[in-house]
Amino acid sequence: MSFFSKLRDRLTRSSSKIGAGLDDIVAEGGGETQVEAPIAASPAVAPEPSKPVATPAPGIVGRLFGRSASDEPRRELDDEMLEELEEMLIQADMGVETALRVTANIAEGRMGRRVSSTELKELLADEIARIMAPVARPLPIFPKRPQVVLVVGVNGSGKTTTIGKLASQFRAAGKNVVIAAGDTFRAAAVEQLQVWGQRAGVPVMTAPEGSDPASLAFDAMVKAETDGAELLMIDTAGRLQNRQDLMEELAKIVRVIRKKDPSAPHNTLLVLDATTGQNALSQVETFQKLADVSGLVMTKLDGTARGGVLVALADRFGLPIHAIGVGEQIDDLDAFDPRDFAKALVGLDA
Ligand SMILES: Nc1nc2c(ncn2[C@@H]2O[C@H](COP(=O)(O)OP(=O)(O)OP(=O)(O)O)[C@@H](O)[C@H]2O)c(=O)[nH]1
Repeated sequence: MSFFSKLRDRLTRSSSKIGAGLDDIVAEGGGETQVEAPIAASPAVAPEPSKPVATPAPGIVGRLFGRSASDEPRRELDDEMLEELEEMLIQADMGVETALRVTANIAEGRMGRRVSSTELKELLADEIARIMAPVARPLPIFPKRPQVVLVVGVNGSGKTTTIGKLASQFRAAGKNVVIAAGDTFRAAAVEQLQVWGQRAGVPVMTAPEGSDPASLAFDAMVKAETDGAELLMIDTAGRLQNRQDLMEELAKIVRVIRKKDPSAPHNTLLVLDATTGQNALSQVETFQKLADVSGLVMTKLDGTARGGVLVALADRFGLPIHAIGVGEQIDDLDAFDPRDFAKALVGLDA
């Protein structure tokens, strides 16, 4: 199955919220069917070029009943409709600022036009893809050996799983990868990482239970260097933003890593759980202060109606989004593709 199909199938809770929300908005306005040329509406003076809306392909219902997209119910784009659109986007965790801007861009040059739900989905997908395009960047690979990737996040956000999945992909790409089990306080966490190491075919370095995670990180760097590893991925214990002691511990790990290599960690990945919705924004703020976050991975986009938060994150922080997770299996993580994500999020087919 292609990753887009997987994304499309598993993002359904978010996409049905947004997709069905758009259908409802159009239907609520009376939504009478009326044949009208679809809006090829580029605003007279567009701030940035946005893709003109081409005649959308008929949906499955349209194909079955021979109804073309231009026969779809339409609603006049007015202030009331825009308010409903804003409200729906906020409900979908896109955040107030982002929702307002997206809505304003959709409205630009199109007020008074009659739009169908499919057209609205296309317009929204275009806006989302435009916001997301600059942040869609795979994990950068540096010539430095070992490249140190520190993985941080709150409890249960999916750090260990993400490390396992990434390690497997880098291994498959021929990289010499080592994992360090930095959650030295939880034996179960170390065991879980070892299972992922086995699946990925990557060695996992551990330290005695209860030992200082910063010294494990240092030792792991020495060993990775001696062994000629190209990539060292360091797992860390999950920590809530309000636990000052644990946040200090993280800052110490970073300081000790820098003693060994001032240019390290070369990447600090913050793993975020999509189901936490708007809380992800405050997690980014806190971790950024302590650990100089260089990129994000968003997990658990399957099974949540809060996938819109990724748009808010991209819009607010502009941090690279390296990958997204849509399941618990080793191949349920892939590079972030803004166009695919935008289409899946609003419920459009490829
Ligand atoms: N559905 C789904 N579950 C996921 C995904 N990523 C991780 N999980 C699950 O989330 C749970 C927590 O994942 P972990 O990788 O253990 O999270 P962690 O951040 O290492 O946890 P701590 O070490 O306790 O902080 C596990 O049950 C994973 O299988 C995902 O993309 N989708």
